[in-house]
Amino acid sequence: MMGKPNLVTVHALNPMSLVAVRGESVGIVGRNGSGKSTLMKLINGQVTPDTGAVYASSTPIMLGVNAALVPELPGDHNVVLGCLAMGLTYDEIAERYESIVELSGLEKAIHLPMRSYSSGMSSRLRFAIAASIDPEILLIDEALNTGDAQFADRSRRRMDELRENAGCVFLVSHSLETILDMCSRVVWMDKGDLLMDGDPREVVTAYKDFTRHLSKGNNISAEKIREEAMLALTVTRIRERSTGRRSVRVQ
Ligand SMILES: Nc1ncnc2c1ncn2[C@@H]1O[C@H](COP(=O)(O)OP(=O)(O)OP(=O)(O)O)[C@@H](O)[C@H]1O
Repeated sequence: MMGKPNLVTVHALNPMSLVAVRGESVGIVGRNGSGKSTLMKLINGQVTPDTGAVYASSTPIMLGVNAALVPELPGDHNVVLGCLAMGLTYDEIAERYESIVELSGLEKAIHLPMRSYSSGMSSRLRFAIAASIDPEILLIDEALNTGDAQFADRSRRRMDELRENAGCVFLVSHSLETILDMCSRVVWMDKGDLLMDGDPREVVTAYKDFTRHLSKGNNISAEKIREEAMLALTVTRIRERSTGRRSVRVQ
């Protein structure tokens, strides 16, 4: 039978307001499908919101996923392509080429076509390319979990440098240890709602409590934690920098 395809509208994010200021490192936690990646894509302009807007003092750069690379070309050609796509000049690429290849850890494989790489190898190359610029607003979506232990160590060092140089960092990770280690503020999302926004330990503890109850099947207790978190949200006052950190779900 012919007919219209079944289209389903998914509201990945409910209305919310979030203000981050220079010097903050904002961690984003939440269950699978809670809207973390969608929020990051909104911030860097990969998707546009149905309503509302995103304001930024400079273009936010998503680390590791946005380089448009060509599988048929060797890694070294893709380094040039990826860097050009990020707006670097040929001189700047030449300056950074060696350190990109070193960070990727691909050694001689850098001359092989990317289609011959394992998924870990191509993620490493994407990360190394993306990490070669120092953005003012940096978005990291699980990029830390890329590659093997040796690469994780190298990428962590580069990430530390990037965080030091960036004005503001957003980090999505399921590793709560990483979040606590790196973030000065944590946002907890669930089913498209922003539930909590504040001190990393406080937010991570509430989130852990919530998931513990859920994994034990205590759905009512988990729901109570969720409701309490939402009720505790306070209104954003964007003009006052000191209170601009608080976020609120728009009614
Ligand atoms: N391209 C898409 N088409 C349809 N639904 C989508 C699409 N991208 C995301 N969604 C839906 O939007 C919701 C939020 O997804 P999102 O990827 O932002 O979650 P997440 O918190 O990053 O999840 P995870 O922790 O699993 O990465 C989910 O219900 C998901 O199914």
